Amino acid sequence: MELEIWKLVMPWLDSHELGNLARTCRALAEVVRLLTNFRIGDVTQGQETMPVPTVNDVDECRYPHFCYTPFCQFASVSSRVKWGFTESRKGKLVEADFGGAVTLGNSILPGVGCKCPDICSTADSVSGFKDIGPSTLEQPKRKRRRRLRCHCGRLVGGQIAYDGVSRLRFLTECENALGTGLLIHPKTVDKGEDECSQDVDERAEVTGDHSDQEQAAGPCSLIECGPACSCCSACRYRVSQHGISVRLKVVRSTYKGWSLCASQQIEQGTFICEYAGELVTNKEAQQRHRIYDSLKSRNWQGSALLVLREYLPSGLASVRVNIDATRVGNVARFINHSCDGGNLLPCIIRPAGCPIPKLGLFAKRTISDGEELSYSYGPDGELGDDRKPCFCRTAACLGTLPSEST
Ligand SMILES: C[S@@+](CC[C@H](N)C(=O)[O-])C[C@H]1O[C@@H](n2cnc3c(N)ncnc32)[C@H](O)[C@@H]1O
Repeated sequence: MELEIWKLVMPWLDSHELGNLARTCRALAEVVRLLTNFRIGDVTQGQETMPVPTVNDVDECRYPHFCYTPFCQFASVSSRVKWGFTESRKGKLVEADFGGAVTLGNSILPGVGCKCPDICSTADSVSGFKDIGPSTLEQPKRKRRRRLRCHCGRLVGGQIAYDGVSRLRFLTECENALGTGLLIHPKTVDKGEDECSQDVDERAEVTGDHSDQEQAAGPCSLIECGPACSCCSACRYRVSQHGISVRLKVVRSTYKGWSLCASQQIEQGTFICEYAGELVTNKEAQQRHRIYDSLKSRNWQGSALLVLREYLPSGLASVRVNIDATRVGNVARFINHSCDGGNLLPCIIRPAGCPIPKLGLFAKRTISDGEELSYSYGPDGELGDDRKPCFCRTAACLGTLPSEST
């Protein structure tokens, strides 16, 4: 029996109390209206330098419900997360403060950062590396060969991230690795693996899994200055640590749910965003994947669980990171799959001293205002009955989304 509380309570209220109730309801309706407009106006809740509005001309869903985080964070235990807030390690809700790169607890890998004062210099060059930065362009005839002061720069033979043309060269290398399916495999969670809680996944070695060994051929990591460096946070080698620097919007589409689109022209090689979300153990990732799988039949679009594998130089083991942006994530959770590889390039980023690799997304080519951003979720796995239809509408479309269980 449905209990209609108002019939029980309201007849007992006098006119003064009824008036108060009406005023309270009107005030609450106004708060709800303001909060809704705030959420529609900026899905980042003010946590990025630029607002990312939602646009929906398709259905009644006004905004996506999730908790925004600009950087990866450890998984929250609570199933309910307040908007713009995160959970402290003691279980209290605290205002989100994601001022820097991810560190594993308080631990930073020691001795790997640079000791540059304030901002690392690109003016120097090392033997064997052509400095193509602005200072060399000004003096094209004289090739300068001085020892690079920045330790992070020396580690990678001068090819530190975002150094003029070397950035595009690096992105091309990443693209070649991706073209052979070697770099990352987003959304590939091993559902039934028992021994799954190791961060370093030695499956390839243990089981002789050849597909994993093949992937070891092409890991590309972008080195940045990080928490172990003494340079300041404004250092130009920390591009992925400053959040979003281009105008974006979240647009509702008829068949794919929400999608992330450019709100301005974006130049080739521009850093768009990192893939931020909750860092979860392999076991937790498998459990969540099963839950998301069961919701699939109800036409639910929201699963954004990604598995990143960075292969160690031996090629026999990899560092596996599970990033779940479903409940807690950033704008990357809205990027849809495209069978032709899309217009974004995913690259592994390793800030110096940070034990956990990150996934950064860069513009593969010039992207025009209004264009949807997309990348490939991974190589096509085995065919299965439960595969979701793909609506990327490209000539290369395979008809279904890549398998999520390979
Ligand atoms: C990471 S989310 C992307 C954002 C999602 N569209 C949303 O509304 O939250 C991945 C999910 O988006 C949907 N999706 C992504 N790319 C798609 C495509 N090319 N065709 C159809 N659905 C797609 C699928 O439901 C997939 O599980």
